[in-house]
Amino acid sequence: MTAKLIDGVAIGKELRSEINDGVRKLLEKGCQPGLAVILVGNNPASHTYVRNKEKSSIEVGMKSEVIRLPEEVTEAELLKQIESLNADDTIHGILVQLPLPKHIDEDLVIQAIDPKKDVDGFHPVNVGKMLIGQQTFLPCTPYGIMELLDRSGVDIAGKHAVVIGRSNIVGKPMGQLLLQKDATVTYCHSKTKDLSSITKQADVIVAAIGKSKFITDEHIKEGAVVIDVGMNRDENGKLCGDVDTEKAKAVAAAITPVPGGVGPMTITMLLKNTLRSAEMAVTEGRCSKKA
Ligand SMILES: Nc1nc2c(c(=O)[nH]1)N[C@@H](CN(C=O)c1ccc(C(=O)N[C@@H](CCC(=O)O)C(=O)O)cc1)CN2
Ligand SMILES: [Mg+2]
Repeated sequence: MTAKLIDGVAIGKELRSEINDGVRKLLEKGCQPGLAVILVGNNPASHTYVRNKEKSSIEVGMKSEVIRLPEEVTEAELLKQIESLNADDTIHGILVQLPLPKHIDEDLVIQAIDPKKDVDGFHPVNVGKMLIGQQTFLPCTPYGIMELLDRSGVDIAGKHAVVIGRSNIVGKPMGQLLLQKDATVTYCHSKTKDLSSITKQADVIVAAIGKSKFITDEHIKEGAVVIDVGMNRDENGKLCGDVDTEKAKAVAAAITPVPGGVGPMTITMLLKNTLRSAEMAVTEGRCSKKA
């Protein structure tokens, strides 16, 4: 078997065109969706992601505001920035790029964002709503994976999905979203014993481990769908995932590549959440005239 590649760039493009349609409808009503991104410090990867978020939001017609703060910024100054964005009616989505420097309490910062503008879906109020199946902002990476599966015709109901990884932003919400689509979900993590005996039972594997090419054909059942969330550098400094794609392709039915799979969907879903936030603001009369 040679696995079909699930193309996150193409699916993302299709979705961004739909988002652009939604933005145009809001512009006709006098509201331009606005996304504010706060970036603290000098992490080069974070700078790249934030530039991409800025560029992508402008491309779909949104207002983009990027606030770059120095590494030494105090927690109090950062919280003040968030407060001001919470009160700004031209901003519908607020995102603080992670990771933050060690002296800043990430949880405190996330909790300072108005849940109605938390387009990352990280605020405990939104995490709680997601858990009980209420409409809310879903965290962008797992939300993007659900879209990839849906738009690739992968039916989840009744399937055994194995999620490897238990981070708050990927692994944990991923399992919950799969459960809501009636999958039977197993979580695996760094303390799991005999990992391959569990992953070999999976119809769908989501690998979010953070170890280069860790998942091979030895872990995969013939015909499984493999979603690779990893973003690592291999021995030659080349970007690679948590899955050894070449080996996995021989047994999997479908697989996401790295790059070009899950990654591009993360920013796409951020735009979708921001659009939704602006739509709600219009309904509730909270959107200022076009910025
Ligand atoms: N506040 C947040 N911080 C972080 C998040 C997040 O969702 N919200 N996620 C990651 C980083 N991230 C977005 O912020 C992100 C990572 C990767 C990609 C992506 O498109 N990757 C490409 C490859 C890019 C490359 O060549 O380096 C791909 O996989 O094709 C987008 C967004 C941590 N922080
Ligand atoms: Mg910290």
